[in-house]
Formats: sequence, C-alpha cells, structure tokens
Amino acid sequence: MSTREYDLVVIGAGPVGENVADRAVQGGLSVAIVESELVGGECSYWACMPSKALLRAGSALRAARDVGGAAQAVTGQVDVAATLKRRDAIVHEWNDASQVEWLQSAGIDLVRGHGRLSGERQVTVTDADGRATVLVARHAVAVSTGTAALLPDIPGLRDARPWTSREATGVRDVPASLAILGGGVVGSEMATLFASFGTAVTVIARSGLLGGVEAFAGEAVKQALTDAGADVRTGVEVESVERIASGDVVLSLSDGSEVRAAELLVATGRVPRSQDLGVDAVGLEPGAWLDVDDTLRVRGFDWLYAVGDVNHRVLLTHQGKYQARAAGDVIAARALGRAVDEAPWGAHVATADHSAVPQVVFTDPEVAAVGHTEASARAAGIGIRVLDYDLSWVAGASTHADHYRGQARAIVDEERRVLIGATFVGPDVAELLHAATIAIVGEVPIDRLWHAVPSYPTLSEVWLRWLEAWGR
Ligand SMILES: Cc1cc2nc3c(=O)[nH]c(=O)nc-3n(C[C@H](O)[C@H](O)[C@H](O)COP(=O)(O)OP(=O)(O)OC[C@H]3O[C@@H](n4cnc5c(N)ncnc54)[C@H](O)[C@@H]3O)c2cc1C
Ligand SMILES: NC(=O)c1ccc[n+]([C@@H]2O[C@H](COP(=O)([O-])OP(=O)(O)OC[C@H]3O[C@@H](n4cnc5c(N)ncnc54)[C@H](O)[C@@H]3O)[C@@H](O)[C@H]2O)c1
Repeated sequence: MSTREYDLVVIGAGPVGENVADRAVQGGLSVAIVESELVGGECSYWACMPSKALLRAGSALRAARDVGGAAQAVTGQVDVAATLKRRDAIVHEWNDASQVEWLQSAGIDLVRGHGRLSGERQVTVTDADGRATVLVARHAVAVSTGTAALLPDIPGLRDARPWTSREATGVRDVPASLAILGGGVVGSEMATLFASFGTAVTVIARSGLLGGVEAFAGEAVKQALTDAGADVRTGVEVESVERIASGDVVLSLSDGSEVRAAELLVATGRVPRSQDLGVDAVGLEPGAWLDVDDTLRVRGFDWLYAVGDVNHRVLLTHQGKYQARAAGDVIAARALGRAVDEAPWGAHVATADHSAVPQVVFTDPEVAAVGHTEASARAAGIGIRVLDYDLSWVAGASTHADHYRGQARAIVDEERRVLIGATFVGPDVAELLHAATIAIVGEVPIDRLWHAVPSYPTLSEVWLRWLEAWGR
C-alpha cells in the first residue's frame, strides 16, 4: 500500500469535482482527484450531454417543419442511426482521454479507483486490481460523487431488468415500445426523445408532468407528447411489474389497467452515491445525502466538503459547478489563511442555490425557469404579482415559427419591486432564461427594467409586455 499527501483530495471527477479541483489548484493548493469510472462523470457520458445530443435532432426537425419554406424541404423523419452516431461522437465514444488530458493541463493528479473515507482527512483508493493507495489530505477532502438512479420498491421491478437513465441515454437498439415510470425531468425528456424516434411511448406519472415548475409548463408538455402519439397517464401508480416470456414488460396500474412495452425506463429520482464511500468511518450515515452549509462544508466538520448532486441542494450540472467554484476557492482561502467572504452573495458561498436556480428542460415545448414559481413564492409568504403573457403574441414569435405556441410568467415581489421568478414555455425559449437570471440575482428594480430594451422582433419583447402589465 502506498501513501501520498496532498492539500486537497477530491472524490469523484464529474463536472463538479473537476471544478472544485481546478479552483483549488488555481488558489495555490496541491490536489488529487479520485475517479472510479470515467473522468467527466454522469453528465458527460450518461446524462446531460448524450440526452441533449439525442433530443436535438427531433427539436431541429420540429422547428424546420413549422417554418413555411423550410417545411417543404423536410421530407423524412429523424434519422435514428445518424442521431445515435452524433451522440456517440458527443460522448467521445465513452472514452475520457480528452478529459484526462485537461486534468493534466490543469495540474490535477488523477488517481483511478474507488475512493472511501478511511479516517479524518484520509481517503483510501482501491484500483481495479485491488491495490490500495492512501491519500492523506493536509487540509480538506471534497466529496463530489453525484447520484445514481432511484429504483422504487415496486413488486417485480428489479427482476424485470428495467432501464435507468444510463440505458436510455446510451441506447443502441431503439425499442418499438417504451413505458416510462415517472413524469419528472428525465421521464419527460426521454418521452420526448423516444417519441421523436418513432417509439410507442407510455408515460406513467403519479401526479402531473414536471412537478416543481409552473403547472402550465407540465400541461403544455403533456399536450405535445399526446399530439406526438404518446400515451400519457397521470394520477396513476404502478403496483407491480413483470417481464413475461415474450420479453415484454407488463405493468399493472392502480386504476386496474395494464401497460405492455418492450422496455421499461424508471425515472423516479436519484439517490446519493454515499453508500460505499466510507462515510461511517467519520460518523456519517452511508446512503444519506451530505448536508452542507453555504460554503459547501459538511455540517459538524472543519475539513469535509460535499459539492454538487451529493449534497442534494440542486441536482443540476451548472449549479453544481457554481458550488464548485465557491468550494474550491474557500478551501484554498481557509488552507492558506486568506480572508473568507461568507456573507450572502459573497465569493465563497452558493447563495443562488436558495433563490435563483435556472433550469432548462429540453422537452417539446422547451421549459425554462428560474427562481420562484407562483406556488413557491406564496408558500414562502412573499407578496407577489403574477404577470402572464402569451408568447405567441409577440411579433418575434410570428417570424420565428408559423404556429408558435408559448407562455411566459413573471413573478414580481410587490414590496421590493424586483423580479423573483420567471418561466418560459415554447420552442427555443432556453436562451431567454439568462436575462431573467441576471434580473433576479442583480435585484434589478422593475422601474429600471423599462430601460432594458428588447430588440425587435425577438421573443425577448415579452419583457416589455410584462412591464406593460405591471404598469408605470
Ligand atoms: C438523464 C439525465 C439528464 C440530465 N440532464 C441535465 C441537463 O441537461 N442539465 C443539467 O444541468 N443537469 C442535468 N442532469 C443532472 C446532472 O447530470 C447532474 O446534476 C450532474 O451530473 C452532477 O454532477 P456531479 O459532478 O455532482 O456528479 P456526477 O456527474 O454524477 O459525477 C460523479 C462522479 O463521481 C464518481 N464517483 C462516485 N463515487 C465514487 C467513489 N466512491 N470513488 C471514486 N469516484 C466516484 C462517479 O463515477 C462520477 O464520475 C441530468 C441528469 C440525468 C440523470
Ligand atoms: N434538463 C435538465 O436540467 C435535466 C434533465 C434531466 C435530469 N435533470 C435532473 O436530474 C434529476 C433527476 O431527474 P428525475 O426525473 O429522475 O427526478 P425528478 O425528481 O425530476 O422526477 C422524479 C419523478 O418521479 C416521480 N416518482 C417518484 N417515485 C415514484 C413512484 N414510486 N412511482 C411513480 N412516480 C414516482 C416523482 O413524483 C417525480 O415526478 C432532477 O433533479 C433533474 O433536475 C435535469
């Protein structure tokens, strides 16, 4: 067994761990990063990148079909083989050589193998041949091990060999039919994707689609999926699952009906990858989320940090990377005795996690949201005004597409007279989102927004319509 010493040891080289390590090196620390699978993590190989690569062909085709002149040039369906090939290129054929090269260029030492905490400031890494290396951290250990798919306790489910998001995003043989359990972000995006491939999709959701965003967004996605031929069943649960002799999967639902499909995708949320992480060696519970303060330090420790999905603050790559920038900087500052800025919106805290999280869901239509929804603002006791506008009424929508359908909602804090939430639903709304994020984080007074003039004719003119609804 060999022992090596570093200022910081990071476990997990997903997008978040990579960024913690990079910032700490830039701050003057020596850093080792431990990875058991591929450098780049879930996001690069089995989540964000392959899913968005696969969804793009369908969305580009839908966009062209709704523009007279372009529509006439579209004579076929999505070319599935070509789409899978493009996905393979975007995930670098599941080879992490380029990410390893980047780690080297950034001055971060990679230790391949499974990392486990083996004591205070100590990580033991076991490689594929069973050899152990002990990494001693002079200052801190950061856990960025992410999440795995949650499989609910439904009779027969595990034996039916269901897909998780990994099999769906890594698909090679597109099934003729697919049942999807769960109507959250993964379920809705994968339903959109496989419907675009011509698969007969059935979604089974116990409530509506996309809980957590404004209800009109989930309803628009449900309508579009139904229009695309998918069977979307909401308000039902799966009671049991069986893979029958023919190879199909049969699901028995709470309303007495059955669904039969070639494959079943389970998209019912995530569990933290803390089960086999040695957290019990430092008094924490295996399999639990790691609870952190705003500097991403695990509560009760002065040397242990948890950054990204595994801390359960926000399960999104960009927000995890934002946390990583704060964590890498604060670890270096604390190690080297520099000033720490822990005030809200300071350099060393992830304040935006609480009030300004942006997310784009790449369904048809796209859903882009940041900050509060009407329901979350009211639940927080904030006095608000809701400004709704039909996106198809702005001039830009009529040139963008022939039958543009969309909706936009702003949530304004009446007392502070600032925007605290925005939701856009419609084709190509993703790029509208960042302006709203800036307005929320910057707490731009609504009266000043009158001077932020959207270009004509763009979809951004919805900002003007919101202001007109607010009044001056
Ligand atoms: C299908 C799908 C699509 C998604 N799409 C988007 C999207 O479009 N946009 C978005 O913002 N978010 C998206 N997400 C969420 C996003 O994938 C996560 O928020 C992001 O991957 C979290 O990054 P992370 O670095 O914390 O964890 P991960 O990306 O999960 O990386 C963790 C790394 O740690 C390694 N690891 C785990 N345990 C150990 C150990 N004990 N020892 C050594 N290494 C270990 C793992 O192998 C992995 O490489 C999607 C998720 C899914 C499932
Ligand atoms: N575009 C993006 O930003 C993007 C894309 C995919 C995933 N992600 C992130 O990845 C994370 C995981 O996504 P997800 O869709 O797995 O989780 P989720 O939490 O978004 O949705 C899970 C859904 O499954 C339902 N569910 C849970 N248990 C169930 C059961 N026993 N039976 C039926 N339904 C059940 C929940 O009610 C919920 O609607 C999310 O936090 C999401 O933000 C982001």
